[in-house]
Amino acid sequence: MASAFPYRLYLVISEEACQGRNFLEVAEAAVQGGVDLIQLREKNDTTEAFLKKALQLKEVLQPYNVPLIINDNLEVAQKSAAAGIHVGNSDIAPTKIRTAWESCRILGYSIEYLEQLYNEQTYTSDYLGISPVFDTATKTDTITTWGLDGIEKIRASTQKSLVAIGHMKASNVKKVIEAGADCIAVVSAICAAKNPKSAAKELRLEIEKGLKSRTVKPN
Ligand SMILES: Cc1ncc(COP(=O)(O)OP(=O)(O)O)c(N)n1
Ligand SMILES: Cc1nc(C(=O)O)sc1CCOP(=O)(O)O
Ligand SMILES: [Mg+2]
Repeated sequence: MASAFPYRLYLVISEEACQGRNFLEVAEAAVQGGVDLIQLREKNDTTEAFLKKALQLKEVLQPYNVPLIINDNLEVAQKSAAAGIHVGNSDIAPTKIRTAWESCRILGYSIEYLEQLYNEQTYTSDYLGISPVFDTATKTDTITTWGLDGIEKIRASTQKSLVAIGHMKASNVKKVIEAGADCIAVVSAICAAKNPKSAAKELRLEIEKGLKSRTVKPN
C-alpha cells in the first residue's frame, strides 16, 4: 500500500530566508531539483500579507503537483485551500484543527518531548517533526536537540511518518535517514544556497543513499 505521507524532501520557505531573492523563484527551482513538499513559514507577516504569498506560492506549485503546507496560521491555510498545516506546542492544537478544518489533508506536529508520542495530538497528526535534530541558527527557541539517538528512540516508539528538521545538510542527511527519519526538512540548505536547484538535487541524492542503506523498515 502506498504511504499516506510519501514525501522525502521538504522545503520550509520564507521571504526572509531567501535573502533578497524572489521566494517564488527559489521555491520553483527547489521543486525542479527534487523538493516534493513546501511549507510557507512567515512569522512576522499580517494574515493578509501571509495569505497573498500563500496564494502566489500555490499557483507556482500547482503544475508540479507539490502540496503547500502553511505554518501556524489556520486562517491562511483554509483561505488558501492549502494541503495542510504545521503546528507546534504553542500553536492551535491538532485536535482543534481536525474539528475546524475537515478537509485538511496533511497535519504536521512538532515533537519536543518524548511524552508527546503518547498524546492525542500526536495520534491525530499525519507526520511528526523531530524538532530539532541538530541545533540551528535558523530557529533557536527549541527544547530538545534530538540527535541521531533521539531519532532512533522516536522511530522505535511510533509508526507515524517522521520529518527531520534542524541543521539538515547534504553532509548529514544520509545518517539521519538511516536513523529512521522518512523525510528531510530544510530552510537554509536550499534558501541560502547559491543554486537552490542543485542544492535540492544533492540533498535528494543523499536521501536516496540513506534509504538504500538503512536497516529500519521504511514507511
Ligand atoms: C517540518 C517542521 N517541523 C517542525 C517545525 C517547527 O514548528 P514549531 O515548533 O511550531 O515552530 P515554528 O516553525 O512555528 O517556529 C516546522 N515549522 N516544520
Ligand atoms: C523551522 C524550523 N523548525 C525547527 C524545529 O526544530 O522545530 S528548526 C527550523 C529551522 C531549520 O532551519 P535550517 O534548515 O536552516 O537549519
Ligand atoms: Mg509553530
